[in-house]
Amino acid sequence: MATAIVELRGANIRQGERNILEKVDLTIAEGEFVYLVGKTGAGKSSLLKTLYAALPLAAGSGTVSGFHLHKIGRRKIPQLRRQLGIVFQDFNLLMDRSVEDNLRFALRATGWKKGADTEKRIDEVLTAVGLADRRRSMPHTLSGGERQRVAFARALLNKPALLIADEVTGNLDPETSREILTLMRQLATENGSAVLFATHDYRLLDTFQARVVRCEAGRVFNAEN
Ligand SMILES: Nc1ncnc2c1ncn2[C@@H]1O[C@H](COP(=O)(O)OP(=O)(O)OP(=O)(O)O)[C@@H](O)[C@H]1O
Repeated sequence: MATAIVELRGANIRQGERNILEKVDLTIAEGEFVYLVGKTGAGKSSLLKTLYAALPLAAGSGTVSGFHLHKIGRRKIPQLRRQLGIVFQDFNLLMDRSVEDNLRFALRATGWKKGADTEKRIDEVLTAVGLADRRRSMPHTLSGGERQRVAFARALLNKPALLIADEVTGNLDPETSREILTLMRQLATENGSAVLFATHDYRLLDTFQARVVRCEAGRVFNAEN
């Protein structure tokens, strides 16, 4: 059996005083692609936040990329996040900076120094997402799908062990959504990254076969596609 990149056991997840998910057991193997589905408000984002240590575990235990979530200290959280690529619905690009400056900013924030390595890595990720020719463009001149590709390129910069995609196709049309999903799986496979792809759009699940995990009524279920 492959090594697990994510392992939650009996995890309880709370937002303020509210229990959002209880007794969550979830295992994701290295390099595995998993769909996380559930209606709006079912707790998908809360589960993802727990994995990148933005929400504490209320009970149970969990590890992500070897970090123990139940006892992770503040100083360790940036180290955990360097192992992850996180992409959101609203792209979170710096709108007053060009595509390459958005990527440089992310590299600096994760410890890369100025230099040829930085520029080479920017070229590599932009080529991978098909946007090498938009390197100097400003985000507002890009379509929604292109912005999401830039956000995805940024998530790939540090060759993450796990990509966390939170409703990344929520602002995109169906065709572009499938393109982004397919690209995400292709590049994750090449990179050896696992992916947890959260969506409320069940229609996306027939894009390709992968394990489906469902959030419903405060619980997490493994389901067949
Ligand atoms: N900061 C917060 N404080 C209190 N409750 C919250 C907070 N954030 C989310 N919630 C509640 O937690 C529940 C789960 O929300 P969550 O965002 O995890 O669901 P979701 O499945 O990701 O939905 P969506 O697809 O709309 O993002 C919701 O009832 C929401 O109102």
